[in-house]
Amino acid sequence: MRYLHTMVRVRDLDASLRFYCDGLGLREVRRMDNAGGRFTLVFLSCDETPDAEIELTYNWPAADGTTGDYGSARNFGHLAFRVEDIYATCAHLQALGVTINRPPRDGHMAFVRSPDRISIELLQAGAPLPPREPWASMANTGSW
Ligand SMILES: C[C@@H](O)C(=O)SC[C@H](NC(=O)CC[C@H](N)C(=O)O)C(=O)NCC(=O)O
Ligand code: NI
Repeated sequence: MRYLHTMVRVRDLDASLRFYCDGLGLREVRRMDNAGGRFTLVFLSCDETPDAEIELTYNWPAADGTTGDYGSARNFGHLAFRVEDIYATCAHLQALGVTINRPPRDGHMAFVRSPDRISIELLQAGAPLPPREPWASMANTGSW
């Protein structure tokens, strides 16, 4: 099986492209307008992981100008990116007007939000990541 993409619905495509592309450095690799369905899909990817894309779905306003309400979707956690310099990345995002919700005090992890309030985790390259096998550090209690 192959991981392809994560789709997020966005309310403002231009603001989202400024955030994900100008801010985080992702590149638009293709887009599709669907006039019948009244939506646009824009696929973004990163240099180091070009196959793991983010699919932005922009539903056009209805003929009467109304737009859908996507609620808060608190079940969705975050999108995580490894960055080469977490301080420089946060300074760049802040210069673009992005709030650094959790500043990188420890030089390891920071959180910001997209224009649609999707939580974005930034992790410093080379910083310790959670163990891939969390059970590796657990005492084997023998009870599974
Ligand atoms: C191209 C492929 O990666 C897709 O995800 S297309 C899936 C399709 N998307 C839409 O119809 C977009 C507009 C729709 N109004 C929406 O907001 O999703 C689709 O089946 N979407 C339904 C879904 O739950 O993703
Ligand atoms: Ni999709």
